[in-house]
Amino acid sequence: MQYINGTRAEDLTNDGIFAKQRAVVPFWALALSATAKRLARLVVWLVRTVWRHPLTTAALFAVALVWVEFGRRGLLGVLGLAMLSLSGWLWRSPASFDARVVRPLRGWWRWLTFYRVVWYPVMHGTGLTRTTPDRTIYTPTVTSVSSTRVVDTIGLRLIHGHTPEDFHTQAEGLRHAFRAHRLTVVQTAPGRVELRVFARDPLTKPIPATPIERIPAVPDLLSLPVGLTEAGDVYRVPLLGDHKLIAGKTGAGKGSVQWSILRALGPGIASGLVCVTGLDPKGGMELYPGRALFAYYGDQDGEQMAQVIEAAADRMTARAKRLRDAGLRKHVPTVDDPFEVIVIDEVAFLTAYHPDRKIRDRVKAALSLLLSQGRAPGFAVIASLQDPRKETLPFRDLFPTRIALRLAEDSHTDMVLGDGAQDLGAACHLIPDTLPGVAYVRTETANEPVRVRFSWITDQDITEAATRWPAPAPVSAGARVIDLAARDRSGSPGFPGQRSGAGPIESESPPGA
Ligand SMILES: Nc1ncnc2c1ncn2[C@@H]1O[C@H](COP(=O)(O)OP(=O)(O)OP(=O)(O)O)[C@@H](O)[C@H]1O
Repeated sequence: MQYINGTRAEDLTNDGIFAKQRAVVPFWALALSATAKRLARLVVWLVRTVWRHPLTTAALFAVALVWVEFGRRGLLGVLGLAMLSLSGWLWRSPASFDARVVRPLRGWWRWLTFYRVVWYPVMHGTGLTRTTPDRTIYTPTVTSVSSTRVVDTIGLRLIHGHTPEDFHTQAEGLRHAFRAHRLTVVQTAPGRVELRVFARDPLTKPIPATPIERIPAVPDLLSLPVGLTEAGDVYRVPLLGDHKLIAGKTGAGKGSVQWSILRALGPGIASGLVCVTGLDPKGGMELYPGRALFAYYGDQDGEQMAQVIEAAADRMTARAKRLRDAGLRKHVPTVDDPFEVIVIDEVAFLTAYHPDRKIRDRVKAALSLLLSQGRAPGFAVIASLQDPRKETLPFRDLFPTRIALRLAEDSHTDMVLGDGAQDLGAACHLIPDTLPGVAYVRTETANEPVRVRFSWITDQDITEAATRWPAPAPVSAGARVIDLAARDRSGSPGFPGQRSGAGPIESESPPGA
Protein backbone atom coordinates (compact mmCIF):
# COMPACT_ATOMS: atom_id res chain seq x y z
CA MET A 1 0.00 0.00 0.00
CA GLN A 2 1.19 3.52 -0.85
CA TYR A 3 1.27 6.32 1.73
CA ILE A 4 1.59 10.05 1.09
CA ASN A 5 2.58 12.07 4.19
CA GLY A 6 1.32 9.19 6.33
CA THR A 7 -2.12 9.01 4.61
CA ARG A 8 -3.18 6.13 2.42
CA ALA A 9 -3.07 7.21 -1.22
CA GLU A 10 -6.54 5.77 -1.91
CA ASP A 11 -8.03 8.02 0.77
CA LEU A 12 -6.74 11.06 -1.09
CA THR A 13 -8.31 10.06 -4.39
CA ASN A 14 -10.47 12.92 -5.79
CA ASP A 15 -9.73 15.12 -2.75
CA GLY A 16 -6.46 16.67 -3.83
CA ILE A 17 -3.24 16.30 -1.86
CA PHE A 18 -4.21 18.83 0.94
CA ALA A 19 -7.71 17.57 1.64
CA LYS A 20 -8.42 16.42 5.22
CA GLN A 21 -10.35 13.34 6.06
CA ARG A 22 -13.53 13.88 8.08
CA ALA A 23 -15.60 11.42 10.01
CA VAL A 24 -19.23 12.02 9.08
CA VAL A 25 -21.44 11.90 12.21
CA PRO A 26 -25.15 11.53 11.55
CA PHE A 27 -27.39 14.40 12.73
CA TRP A 28 -29.48 12.22 15.09
CA ALA A 29 -26.29 11.23 16.94
CA LEU A 30 -25.26 14.87 17.35
CA ALA A 31 -28.72 15.84 18.65
CA LEU A 32 -28.73 12.88 21.04
CA SER A 33 -25.33 13.74 22.49
CA ALA A 34 -26.24 17.45 22.93
CA THR A 35 -29.48 16.51 24.71
CA ALA A 36 -27.67 14.01 26.95
CA LYS A 37 -25.12 16.69 27.89
CA ARG A 38 -27.85 19.18 28.80
CA LEU A 39 -29.72 16.58 30.81
CA ALA A 40 -26.58 15.64 32.71
CA ARG A 41 -25.96 19.34 33.48
CA LEU A 42 -29.54 19.75 34.69
CA VAL A 43 -29.22 16.74 37.01
CA VAL A 44 -25.92 18.08 38.43
CA TRP A 45 -27.51 21.52 38.96
CA LEU A 46 -30.55 19.98 40.66
CA VAL A 47 -28.47 17.84 43.01
CA ARG A 48 -26.23 20.77 43.84
CA THR A 49 -29.20 23.10 44.49
CA VAL A 50 -30.93 20.55 46.72
CA TRP A 51 -27.67 20.03 48.61
CA ARG A 52 -27.03 23.76 49.03
CA HIS A 53 -30.59 24.74 49.97
CA PRO A 54 -32.01 21.88 52.04
CA LEU A 55 -34.59 24.06 53.83
CA THR A 56 -36.02 25.55 50.65
CA THR A 57 -36.10 22.08 49.07
CA ALA A 58 -37.90 20.61 52.08
CA ALA A 59 -40.40 23.48 52.05
CA LEU A 60 -41.13 23.05 48.31
CA PHE A 61 -41.44 19.30 48.79
CA ALA A 62 -43.91 19.82 51.65
CA VAL A 63 -45.97 22.25 49.54
CA ALA A 64 -46.10 19.74 46.69
CA LEU A 65 -47.14 17.00 49.11
CA VAL A 66 -49.95 19.16 50.54
CA TRP A 67 -51.17 19.96 47.04
CA VAL A 68 -51.26 16.30 46.06
CA GLU A 69 -52.91 15.20 49.31
CA PHE A 70 -55.34 18.07 50.01
CA GLY A 71 -55.70 19.90 46.71
CA ARG A 72 -55.88 23.65 46.13
CA ARG A 73 -57.70 24.41 49.41
CA GLY A 74 -55.07 22.66 51.47
CA LEU A 75 -52.38 24.58 49.65
CA LEU A 76 -54.10 27.93 50.29
CA GLY A 77 -54.42 27.02 53.98
CA VAL A 78 -50.72 26.21 54.24
CA LEU A 79 -49.76 29.42 52.43
CA GLY A 80 -52.01 31.44 54.76
CA LEU A 81 -50.38 29.78 57.76
CA ALA A 82 -46.92 30.56 56.36
CA MET A 83 -47.85 34.23 55.83
CA LEU A 84 -49.17 34.39 59.38
CA SER A 85 -45.95 32.90 60.82
CA LEU A 86 -43.83 35.32 58.78
CA SER A 87 -45.90 38.27 60.02
CA GLY A 88 -45.53 36.99 63.59
CA TRP A 89 -41.77 36.68 63.12
CA LEU A 90 -41.60 40.23 61.70
CA TRP A 91 -43.64 41.56 64.60
CA ARG A 92 -41.72 39.73 67.34
CA SER A 93 -38.23 40.17 65.98
CA PRO A 94 -37.89 42.66 63.11
CA ALA A 95 -34.09 42.56 63.29
CA SER A 96 -33.79 38.79 62.78
CA PHE A 97 -36.54 38.88 60.11
CA ASP A 98 -34.57 41.52 58.29
CA ALA A 99 -31.33 39.54 58.58
CA ARG A 100 -32.77 36.14 57.63
CA VAL A 101 -35.47 37.03 55.11
CA VAL A 102 -35.32 40.58 53.76
CA ARG A 103 -31.57 40.89 53.23
CA PRO A 104 -31.06 37.52 51.48
CA LEU A 105 -34.10 38.11 49.25
CA ARG A 106 -32.92 41.58 48.31
CA GLY A 107 -29.42 40.14 47.75
CA TRP A 108 -30.78 37.43 45.49
CA TRP A 109 -32.56 40.08 43.44
CA ARG A 110 -29.42 42.27 43.22
CA TRP A 111 -27.42 39.24 42.10
CA LEU A 112 -29.91 38.31 39.37
CA THR A 113 -30.43 41.82 38.06
CA PHE A 114 -26.95 43.31 38.39
CA TYR A 115 -23.95 41.37 39.70
CA ARG A 116 -24.59 38.18 37.71
CA VAL A 117 -24.57 40.18 34.47
CA VAL A 118 -21.34 42.05 35.13
CA TRP A 119 -19.52 39.48 37.26
CA TYR A 120 -17.26 37.91 34.66
CA PRO A 121 -16.29 41.16 32.86
CA VAL A 122 -15.57 42.88 36.18
CA MET A 123 -13.48 39.99 37.55
CA HIS A 124 -11.64 39.68 34.25
CA GLY A 125 -11.12 43.43 33.92
CA THR A 126 -9.66 43.72 37.41
CA GLY A 127 -7.40 40.71 36.90
CA LEU A 128 -9.15 38.55 39.49
CA THR A 129 -9.69 35.56 37.17
CA ARG A 130 -7.16 32.81 36.58
CA THR A 131 -6.54 30.90 33.34
CA THR A 132 -5.07 27.39 33.47
CA PRO A 133 -2.64 26.10 30.78
CA ASP A 134 -5.54 24.25 29.12
CA ARG A 135 -7.26 27.68 28.83
CA THR A 136 -9.97 27.03 31.43
CA ILE A 137 -10.91 30.36 33.07
CA TYR A 138 -11.78 30.41 36.78
CA THR A 139 -13.58 33.29 38.53
CA PRO A 140 -14.03 33.67 42.32
CA THR A 141 -17.18 31.79 43.36
CA VAL A 142 -19.98 33.84 44.88
CA THR A 143 -21.29 31.97 47.94
CA SER A 144 -23.87 34.47 49.20
CA VAL A 145 -25.28 37.92 48.53
CA SER A 146 -27.28 39.90 51.06
CA SER A 147 -28.38 43.47 50.60
CA THR A 148 -29.77 46.42 52.46
CA ARG A 149 -30.75 49.73 50.90
CA VAL A 150 -27.20 50.91 51.58
CA VAL A 151 -24.85 47.97 51.13
CA ASP A 152 -24.54 44.73 49.16
CA THR A 153 -22.46 42.10 50.95
CA ILE A 154 -21.03 39.53 48.55
CA GLY A 155 -19.46 36.40 50.05
CA LEU A 156 -16.67 34.93 47.92
CA ARG A 157 -14.54 31.80 47.83
CA LEU A 158 -11.06 32.66 46.62
CA ILE A 159 -9.46 30.94 43.65
CA HIS A 160 -6.41 28.86 44.63
CA GLY A 161 -3.41 31.15 44.76
CA HIS A 162 -5.40 34.33 45.41
CA THR A 163 -5.19 36.18 48.71
CA PRO A 164 -7.44 38.84 50.29
CA GLU A 165 -4.66 41.33 49.46
CA ASP A 166 -5.36 40.78 45.73
CA PHE A 167 -8.87 42.07 46.37
CA HIS A 168 -7.62 44.94 48.55
CA THR A 169 -5.32 45.99 45.71
CA GLN A 170 -8.20 45.93 43.23
CA ALA A 171 -10.76 47.52 45.59
CA GLU A 172 -10.76 50.85 43.78
CA GLY A 173 -11.18 49.16 40.37
CA LEU A 174 -14.04 47.05 41.73
CA ARG A 175 -15.65 50.11 43.27
CA HIS A 176 -15.76 51.92 39.95
CA ALA A 177 -16.88 48.82 38.07
CA PHE A 178 -19.77 48.31 40.50
CA ARG A 179 -20.44 52.08 40.49
CA ALA A 180 -20.27 52.15 44.29
CA HIS A 181 -19.73 54.98 46.75
CA ARG A 182 -17.23 52.86 48.71
CA LEU A 183 -16.07 49.26 48.62
CA THR A 184 -14.33 47.33 51.36
CA VAL A 185 -12.88 43.85 51.48
CA VAL A 186 -13.12 41.79 54.66
CA GLN A 187 -11.53 38.40 55.22
CA THR A 188 -14.18 36.25 56.91
CA ALA A 189 -12.33 32.89 57.03
CA PRO A 190 -9.29 31.35 55.39
CA GLY A 191 -9.99 31.31 51.66
CA ARG A 192 -13.10 33.46 52.04
CA VAL A 193 -13.66 37.18 51.70
CA GLU A 194 -16.63 39.49 51.73
CA LEU A 195 -16.96 42.43 49.37
CA ARG A 196 -19.04 45.21 50.92
CA VAL A 197 -20.33 47.42 48.16
CA PHE A 198 -21.81 50.66 49.52
CA ALA A 199 -24.34 52.27 47.19
CA ARG A 200 -24.60 55.49 49.21
CA ASP A 201 -23.34 57.09 52.39
CA PRO A 202 -25.83 57.16 55.29
CA LEU A 203 -23.37 59.15 57.42
CA THR A 204 -23.66 62.50 55.66
CA LYS A 205 -26.28 63.81 58.09
CA PRO A 206 -25.62 64.14 61.84
CA ILE A 207 -26.90 61.19 63.86
CA PRO A 208 -29.18 62.55 66.59
CA ALA A 209 -28.66 61.35 70.15
CA THR A 210 -30.92 58.52 71.33
CA PRO A 211 -33.91 60.08 73.12
CA ILE A 212 -33.17 59.92 76.84
CA GLU A 213 -36.24 57.82 77.66
CA ARG A 214 -35.14 55.16 75.15
CA ILE A 215 -31.76 54.56 76.82
CA PRO A 216 -31.93 51.15 78.56
CA ALA A 217 -32.14 51.28 82.36
CA VAL A 218 -29.31 48.76 82.65
CA PRO A 219 -26.54 49.46 80.14
CA ASP A 220 -25.21 46.50 78.21
CA LEU A 221 -21.51 47.02 78.88
CA LEU A 222 -20.64 44.75 75.97
CA SER A 223 -22.81 46.57 73.47
CA LEU A 224 -23.44 50.28 74.03
CA PRO A 225 -25.28 52.03 71.17
CA VAL A 226 -23.23 55.09 70.20
CA GLY A 227 -23.91 55.92 66.56
CA LEU A 228 -24.43 54.50 63.09
CA THR A 229 -22.26 52.33 60.84
CA GLU A 230 -21.85 53.09 57.16
CA ALA A 231 -24.04 50.05 56.49
CA GLY A 232 -26.85 51.96 58.18
CA ASP A 233 -26.94 49.79 61.34
CA VAL A 234 -26.79 50.99 64.93
CA TYR A 235 -23.14 51.11 65.95
CA ARG A 236 -22.50 49.43 69.30
CA VAL A 237 -19.26 49.29 71.24
CA PRO A 238 -18.15 47.08 74.11
CA LEU A 239 -16.57 48.78 77.10
CA LEU A 240 -16.14 45.88 79.51
CA GLY A 241 -12.65 44.47 78.99
CA ASP A 242 -11.59 47.28 76.69
CA HIS A 243 -9.75 50.60 76.54
CA LYS A 244 -10.44 53.16 73.83
CA LEU A 245 -8.12 55.68 72.24
CA ILE A 246 -9.82 58.53 70.38
CA ALA A 247 -7.68 60.62 68.02
CA GLY A 248 -8.75 63.55 65.89
CA LYS A 249 -7.86 67.07 64.84
CA THR A 250 -9.45 69.91 66.67
CA GLY A 251 -13.15 70.02 65.76
CA ALA A 252 -13.13 66.42 64.49
CA GLY A 253 -15.75 65.42 67.05
CA LYS A 254 -13.79 63.71 69.85
CA GLY A 255 -16.34 65.10 72.28
CA SER A 256 -19.18 63.30 70.53
CA VAL A 257 -17.38 59.96 70.96
CA GLN A 258 -16.84 60.50 74.70
CA TRP A 259 -20.34 61.78 75.32
CA SER A 260 -22.04 59.11 73.22
CA ILE A 261 -20.44 56.48 75.43
CA LEU A 262 -21.08 58.35 78.69
CA ARG A 263 -24.69 58.99 77.79
CA ALA A 264 -25.27 55.30 77.01
CA LEU A 265 -23.78 54.52 80.45
CA GLY A 266 -26.03 57.12 82.16
CA PRO A 267 -28.58 54.87 83.91
CA GLY A 268 -25.73 52.58 85.07
CA ILE A 269 -23.91 55.61 86.50
CA ALA A 270 -27.02 56.66 88.45
CA SER A 271 -27.60 53.14 89.80
CA GLY A 272 -23.96 52.81 90.88
CA LEU A 273 -23.18 49.92 88.51
CA VAL A 274 -20.72 52.15 86.68
CA CYS A 275 -18.36 54.62 88.31
CA VAL A 276 -16.76 57.26 86.12
CA THR A 277 -13.63 59.32 86.67
CA GLY A 278 -13.22 62.43 84.52
CA LEU A 279 -10.00 64.29 83.79
CA ASP A 280 -10.15 67.41 81.68
CA PRO A 281 -6.82 69.19 81.28
CA LYS A 282 -8.57 71.87 79.23
CA GLY A 283 -9.85 73.34 82.51
CA GLY A 284 -13.24 71.67 82.25
CA MET A 285 -14.13 72.98 78.79
CA GLU A 286 -15.10 69.49 77.63
CA LEU A 287 -16.24 67.47 80.65
CA TYR A 288 -17.39 70.05 83.20
CA PRO A 289 -20.92 70.43 81.75
CA GLY A 290 -21.56 66.80 82.68
CA ARG A 291 -19.61 66.82 85.95
CA ALA A 292 -22.49 65.32 87.95
CA LEU A 293 -21.91 62.08 86.07
CA PHE A 294 -18.39 61.78 87.46
CA ALA A 295 -17.74 60.23 90.83
CA TYR A 296 -14.14 61.42 90.64
CA TYR A 297 -13.18 64.48 88.70
CA GLY A 298 -10.26 66.78 88.07
CA ASP A 299 -9.78 69.66 85.66
CA GLN A 300 -7.44 72.08 87.37
CA ASP A 301 -3.68 71.73 87.74
CA GLY A 302 -1.41 68.81 86.97
CA GLU A 303 -1.00 67.86 90.64
CA GLN A 304 -4.75 67.50 91.08
CA MET A 305 -5.18 65.41 87.95
CA ALA A 306 -2.18 63.23 88.78
CA GLN A 307 -3.78 62.53 92.17
CA VAL A 308 -7.08 61.55 90.59
CA ILE A 309 -5.52 59.11 88.15
CA GLU A 310 -3.18 57.69 90.80
CA ALA A 311 -6.20 57.10 93.01
CA ALA A 312 -7.85 55.20 90.16
CA ALA A 313 -4.74 53.08 89.69
CA ASP A 314 -4.68 52.39 93.46
CA ARG A 315 -8.31 51.25 93.38
CA MET A 316 -7.51 49.02 90.44
CA THR A 317 -4.52 47.45 92.20
CA ALA A 318 -6.53 46.92 95.39
CA ARG A 319 -9.37 45.26 93.47
CA ALA A 320 -6.99 43.05 91.49
CA LYS A 321 -5.46 41.88 94.80
CA ARG A 322 -8.90 41.24 96.26
CA LEU A 323 -9.94 39.20 93.22
CA ARG A 324 -6.69 37.27 93.26
CA ASP A 325 -7.11 36.43 96.98
CA ALA A 326 -10.64 35.22 96.23
CA GLY A 327 -9.32 33.05 93.39
CA LEU A 328 -11.22 35.03 90.75
CA ARG A 329 -9.74 35.98 87.40
CA LYS A 330 -12.41 38.37 86.23
CA HIS A 331 -14.42 41.14 87.82
CA VAL A 332 -18.21 41.11 87.59
CA PRO A 333 -19.64 44.62 88.02
CA THR A 334 -22.12 45.14 90.86
CA VAL A 335 -23.47 48.23 92.60
CA ASP A 336 -21.12 47.54 95.53
CA ASP A 337 -18.18 46.89 93.27
CA PRO A 338 -18.82 48.90 90.11
CA PHE A 339 -17.25 48.85 86.68
CA GLU A 340 -14.88 51.84 86.55
CA VAL A 341 -14.39 54.07 83.53
CA ILE A 342 -11.63 56.67 83.39
CA VAL A 343 -12.27 59.37 80.78
CA ILE A 344 -9.28 61.57 79.96
CA ASP A 345 -9.72 64.42 77.52
CA GLU A 346 -6.58 65.60 75.68
CA VAL A 347 -4.38 63.05 77.44
CA ALA A 348 -1.27 64.37 75.63
CA PHE A 349 -1.33 67.42 77.88
CA LEU A 350 -0.67 65.19 80.89
CA THR A 351 1.72 62.74 79.22
CA ALA A 352 3.74 65.08 76.97
CA TYR A 353 3.00 68.80 77.19
CA HIS A 354 2.81 69.43 80.94
CA PRO A 355 5.83 71.50 81.95
CA ASP A 356 6.54 69.47 85.13
CA ARG A 357 8.34 66.25 84.24
CA LYS A 358 7.41 64.68 87.60
CA ILE A 359 3.71 65.16 86.88
CA ARG A 360 4.14 63.67 83.42
CA ASP A 361 5.94 60.67 84.85
CA ARG A 362 3.35 60.13 87.59
CA VAL A 363 0.48 60.27 85.09
CA LYS A 364 2.29 57.97 82.67
CA ALA A 365 3.02 55.45 85.43
CA ALA A 366 -0.60 55.36 86.64
CA LEU A 367 -2.03 55.32 83.13
CA SER A 368 0.22 52.53 81.89
CA LEU A 369 -0.75 50.49 84.98
CA LEU A 370 -4.45 51.00 84.30
CA LEU A 371 -4.01 50.15 80.63
CA SER A 372 -1.88 47.08 81.09
CA GLN A 373 -3.69 45.56 84.10
CA GLY A 374 -7.09 47.22 84.30
CA ARG A 375 -9.21 45.10 81.99
CA ALA A 376 -9.67 41.99 84.12
CA PRO A 377 -10.42 43.88 87.37
CA GLY A 378 -13.11 45.97 85.61
CA PHE A 379 -11.35 49.23 84.71
CA ALA A 380 -11.62 50.84 81.27
CA VAL A 381 -9.78 53.92 80.02
CA ILE A 382 -11.17 56.25 77.33
CA ALA A 383 -8.50 58.73 76.31
CA SER A 384 -8.59 61.31 73.56
CA LEU A 385 -5.87 63.34 71.89
CA GLN A 386 -5.17 65.44 68.82
CA ASP A 387 -1.60 64.47 68.06
CA PRO A 388 -1.18 60.69 67.84
CA ARG A 389 2.61 60.55 67.61
CA LYS A 390 4.48 58.12 69.85
CA GLU A 391 6.15 60.97 71.73
CA THR A 392 2.77 62.22 72.94
CA LEU A 393 1.41 58.85 74.03
CA PRO A 394 4.14 56.21 74.23
CA PHE A 395 1.79 53.36 75.19
CA ARG A 396 -0.91 53.82 72.56
CA ASP A 397 -0.48 50.13 71.64
CA LEU A 398 -2.09 49.25 74.98
CA PHE A 399 -5.48 50.46 73.70
CA PRO A 400 -7.32 47.50 72.11
CA THR A 401 -9.82 49.82 70.38
CA ARG A 402 -8.61 52.81 68.38
CA ILE A 403 -10.99 55.42 67.05
CA ALA A 404 -9.56 57.72 64.40
CA LEU A 405 -11.61 60.77 63.42
CA ARG A 406 -10.38 63.38 60.95
CA LEU A 407 -6.59 63.47 61.17
CA ALA A 408 -4.05 66.04 60.01
CA GLU A 409 -1.82 63.78 57.90
CA ASP A 410 -2.21 60.50 56.06
CA SER A 411 0.67 58.99 58.08
CA HIS A 412 -1.35 59.55 61.29
CA THR A 413 -3.93 56.96 60.23
CA ASP A 414 -1.58 54.02 60.66
CA MET A 415 -0.17 55.60 63.85
CA VAL A 416 -3.62 55.48 65.44
CA LEU A 417 -5.22 52.44 63.85
CA GLY A 418 -2.11 50.33 63.42
CA ASP A 419 -0.06 49.21 60.44
CA GLY A 420 -1.86 48.67 57.16
CA ALA A 421 -5.07 50.45 58.20
CA GLN A 422 -4.80 52.91 55.36
CA ASP A 423 -4.33 50.09 52.82
CA LEU A 424 -7.45 48.51 54.27
CA GLY A 425 -9.49 51.58 53.34
CA ALA A 426 -9.20 53.90 56.37
CA ALA A 427 -8.56 57.38 54.99
CA CYS A 428 -8.85 59.59 58.05
CA HIS A 429 -7.04 62.54 56.47
CA LEU A 430 -9.72 62.56 53.74
CA ILE A 431 -12.68 62.84 56.13
CA PRO A 432 -14.03 66.30 55.26
CA ASP A 433 -14.43 68.88 58.01
CA THR A 434 -18.14 68.90 57.15
CA LEU A 435 -18.41 65.44 58.73
CA PRO A 436 -17.44 65.80 62.41
CA GLY A 437 -18.06 62.59 64.35
CA VAL A 438 -17.18 60.34 61.37
CA ALA A 439 -14.42 57.92 62.29
CA TYR A 440 -12.69 54.69 61.38
CA VAL A 441 -12.60 52.21 64.25
CA ARG A 442 -10.25 49.27 64.54
CA THR A 443 -10.63 46.70 67.29
CA GLU A 444 -8.39 43.84 68.31
CA THR A 445 -10.95 41.32 67.05
CA ALA A 446 -11.29 42.69 63.51
CA ASN A 447 -8.48 43.56 61.17
CA GLU A 448 -10.54 45.76 58.87
CA PRO A 449 -11.41 49.26 60.16
CA VAL A 450 -15.13 50.07 60.31
CA ARG A 451 -16.39 53.49 59.20
CA VAL A 452 -18.99 54.97 61.56
CA ARG A 453 -20.49 58.22 62.73
CA PHE A 454 -20.96 58.87 66.41
CA SER A 455 -24.16 60.47 67.66
CA TRP A 456 -24.15 64.22 67.92
CA ILE A 457 -24.55 65.00 71.60
CA THR A 458 -25.50 68.63 72.14
CA ASP A 459 -24.78 70.66 75.27
CA GLN A 460 -28.43 70.28 76.16
CA ASP A 461 -28.18 66.47 75.88
CA ILE A 462 -25.19 66.55 78.25
CA THR A 463 -26.93 68.76 80.81
CA GLU A 464 -30.04 66.59 80.62
CA ALA A 465 -28.00 63.41 81.19
CA ALA A 466 -26.09 64.96 84.11
CA THR A 467 -29.31 66.12 85.74
CA ARG A 468 -31.03 62.80 85.26
CA TRP A 469 -28.21 60.41 86.15
CA PRO A 470 -25.96 61.99 88.81
CA ALA A 471 -23.32 59.68 90.19
CA PRO A 472 -23.89 58.39 93.72
CA ALA A 473 -21.12 58.67 96.28
CA PRO A 474 -18.05 56.56 95.53
CA VAL A 475 -17.71 53.55 97.81
CA SER A 476 -13.97 52.90 97.72
CA ALA A 477 -12.67 53.29 101.24
CA GLY A 478 -9.84 55.71 101.58
CA ALA A 479 -9.76 56.70 97.92
CA ARG A 480 -8.04 59.98 97.25
CA VAL A 481 -10.73 61.64 95.27
CA ILE A 482 -11.58 65.09 94.12
CA ASP A 483 -15.28 65.40 93.72
CA LEU A 484 -16.77 68.62 92.60
CA ALA A 485 -20.07 67.31 91.37
CA ALA A 486 -21.49 66.17 94.68
CA ARG A 487 -20.27 69.25 96.46
CA ASP A 488 -22.00 71.40 93.90
CA ARG A 489 -25.17 69.42 94.25
CA SER A 490 -25.24 69.36 98.04
CA GLY A 491 -23.70 72.76 98.55
CA SER A 492 -21.24 71.30 101.05
CA PRO A 493 -18.01 69.29 100.87
CA GLY A 494 -18.52 65.52 100.65
CA PHE A 495 -21.34 63.47 99.28
CA PRO A 496 -24.99 63.35 100.07
CA GLY A 497 -25.76 59.88 101.42
CA GLN A 498 -22.06 59.07 101.56
CA ARG A 499 -21.21 55.63 102.91
CA SER A 500 -18.92 55.36 105.87
CA GLY A 501 -15.34 54.93 104.83
CA ALA A 502 -15.63 56.85 101.61
CA GLY A 503 -13.05 59.57 101.58
CA PRO A 504 -13.47 62.42 99.19
CA ILE A 505 -10.84 65.05 99.56
CA GLU A 506 -11.42 68.65 98.74
CA SER A 507 -9.76 70.38 95.85
CA GLU A 508 -9.83 73.50 93.85
CA SER A 509 -13.07 75.01 92.70
CA PRO A 510 -14.44 74.18 89.30
CA PRO A 511 -14.52 76.92 86.72
CA GLY A 512 -17.46 79.10 87.29
CA ALA A 513 -18.22 77.55 90.69
N1 LIG B 1 -21.08 63.47 65.88
C1 LIG B 1 -21.25 64.70 65.42
N2 LIG B 1 -22.18 64.95 64.48
C2 LIG B 1 -22.35 66.21 63.99
N3 LIG B 1 -21.63 67.27 64.40
C3 LIG B 1 -20.70 67.08 65.33
C4 LIG B 1 -20.45 65.80 65.88
N4 LIG B 1 -19.47 65.91 66.78
C5 LIG B 1 -19.13 67.19 66.79
N5 LIG B 1 -19.86 67.91 65.93
C6 LIG B 1 -19.73 69.34 65.62
O1 LIG B 1 -18.35 69.64 65.55
C7 LIG B 1 -18.00 70.61 66.53
C8 LIG B 1 -16.66 70.23 67.17
O2 LIG B 1 -16.85 69.05 67.92
P1 LIG B 1 -15.97 68.69 69.21
O3 LIG B 1 -15.81 69.88 70.07
O4 LIG B 1 -16.53 67.46 69.80
O5 LIG B 1 -14.59 68.39 68.50
P2 LIG B 1 -13.27 68.02 69.25
O6 LIG B 1 -12.59 67.03 68.39
O7 LIG B 1 -13.53 67.64 70.66
O8 LIG B 1 -12.49 69.40 69.16
P3 LIG B 1 -11.43 69.98 70.22
O9 LIG B 1 -10.26 69.09 70.22
O10 LIG B 1 -11.16 71.35 69.69
O11 LIG B 1 -12.16 70.00 71.54
C9 LIG B 1 -19.16 70.62 67.52
O12 LIG B 1 -19.38 71.88 68.03
C10 LIG B 1 -20.32 70.20 66.70
O13 LIG B 1 -20.92 71.32 66.10
